[in-house]
Amino acid sequence: MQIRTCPRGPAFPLDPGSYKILAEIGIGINAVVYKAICVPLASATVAIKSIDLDRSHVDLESIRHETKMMSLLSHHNVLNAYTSFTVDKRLWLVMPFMAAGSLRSVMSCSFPNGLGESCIAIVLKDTLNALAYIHAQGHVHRDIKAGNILVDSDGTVKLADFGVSCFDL
Ligand SMILES: Nc1ncnc2c1ncn2[C@@H]1O[C@H](COP(=O)(O)OP(=O)(O)OP(=O)(O)O)[C@@H](O)[C@H]1O
Repeated sequence: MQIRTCPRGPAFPLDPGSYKILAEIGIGINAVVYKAICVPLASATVAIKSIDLDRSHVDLESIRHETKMMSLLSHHNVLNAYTSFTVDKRLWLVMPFMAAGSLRSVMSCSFPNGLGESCIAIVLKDTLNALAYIHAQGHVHRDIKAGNILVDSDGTVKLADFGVSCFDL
């Protein structure tokens, strides 16, 4: 499965040798997420979600769906994919690196007593902007949670993880 996704930006290479893994930054149910650099693109920092295609409970259709969704949606508050390709029995999804990680980890590390009202207002506004956009495209996310809201170093908020989203019929 090879999908070149970011038609407006630079062409991200489709071979694993072009990427240098720097650190593991997250583990999901069926994937490991790495911080990496893309060497041919001036060592641009990226996140690579490496999905195990062999794990019995991984539904190939939902992986295809997540990849397609991430390639078709284009909004400041929606995490898109630069590109994706298979590496042995894993699918690598190359995407923007969100330096502060998920809202869940931001809250547990830095705000154990909860976010302040102004922070909540900003995160909610950006998340609702993302939702309004994907609803206008005819999709429903169906898994809104702090772990799927990613934050960049400048405070940019992006909604991620379209594995269980669906079309609004
Ligand atoms: N683009 C990214 N930039 C920075 N960190 C990321 C990025 N994508 C994911 N992460 C980190 O990796 C973790 C795991 O992400 P992943 O999407 O695999 O699983 P999850 O959404 O946490 O869990 P689940 O498997 O239930 O969907 C996230 O919680 C987040 O901390």
